[in-house]
Amino acid sequence: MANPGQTTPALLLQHPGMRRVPTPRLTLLDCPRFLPPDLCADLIALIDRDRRPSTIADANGDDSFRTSETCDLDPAQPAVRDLEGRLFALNRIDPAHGEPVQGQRYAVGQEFKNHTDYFEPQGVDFHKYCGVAGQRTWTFMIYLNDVAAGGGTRFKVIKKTVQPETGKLLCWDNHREDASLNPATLHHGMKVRKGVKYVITKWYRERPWG
Ligand SMILES: O=C(O)CCC(=O)C(=O)O
Ligand SMILES: [Fe+2]
Repeated sequence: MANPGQTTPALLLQHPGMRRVPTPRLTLLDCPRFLPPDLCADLIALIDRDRRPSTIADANGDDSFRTSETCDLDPAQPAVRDLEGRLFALNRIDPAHGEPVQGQRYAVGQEFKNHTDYFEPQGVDFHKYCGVAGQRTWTFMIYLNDVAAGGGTRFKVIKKTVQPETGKLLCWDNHREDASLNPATLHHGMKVRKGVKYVITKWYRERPWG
C-alpha cells in the first residue's frame, strides 16, 4: 500500500459480504449488514443528541445544496469506539489519518446535492482544509437505518444508486489508480421522501489529522 492513509479493494474484499460495483470508472464497494442493528441504534441516538445544521466547505451560493444536519461524534463514546475498531479491522488505514466520525441526519425533503468528497485543489479554501492533513483519500459511509422512501446515494457518472439499509457500508477511493482525483466519484445524497435517514461518514487523509 502506497500510503498509510489508503486501503485496497483486495483487502476490503476479504470481508464477508463485501462487493465491488462493476465499473472501470471508480473503485466503489458496498457491504450489507456491516454493522449490527443495535450498534446502528446507539449511533443514531448520539446523532440525535448532537446534531446541528450542515455546512459545506466551498460555499457555492445554493442554500439548498446541503440541507441535512450533521455532527462530529464523540470518539470516547463506546459506540464510536466500537465502530472505529470495526473500520480499522476492515481497512487497516492508520487511525491517525482519519477525520473524526461524523453523523448526518436527513428529514423529509433534505438532501446533499451532487458533490465530490475531495477538495478542489483550485478552491479558495484548499489550504485551510488540506494544509495539514492533505487531501481526502477514501470515504467510508454507513447507513444506520432503512428509509421508507427516497434517500438513496446516486453516482451520476456511472448511473448507480445505492439504497439505504440498516448497517450497510458504502466506500470508495476518491482517487484513480494513477493517483489523480476521480471526478466519477460525484454523488448525490438524494431527498428523503418518507421517514428519516441517518448515516455516518468517515474520511481518511493523506497525512495525519490535526
Ligand atoms: O447521505 C448520503 O447518501 C451521502 C452523504 C455524503 O455524500 C456526504 O456526507 O459526503
Ligand atoms: Fe459525499
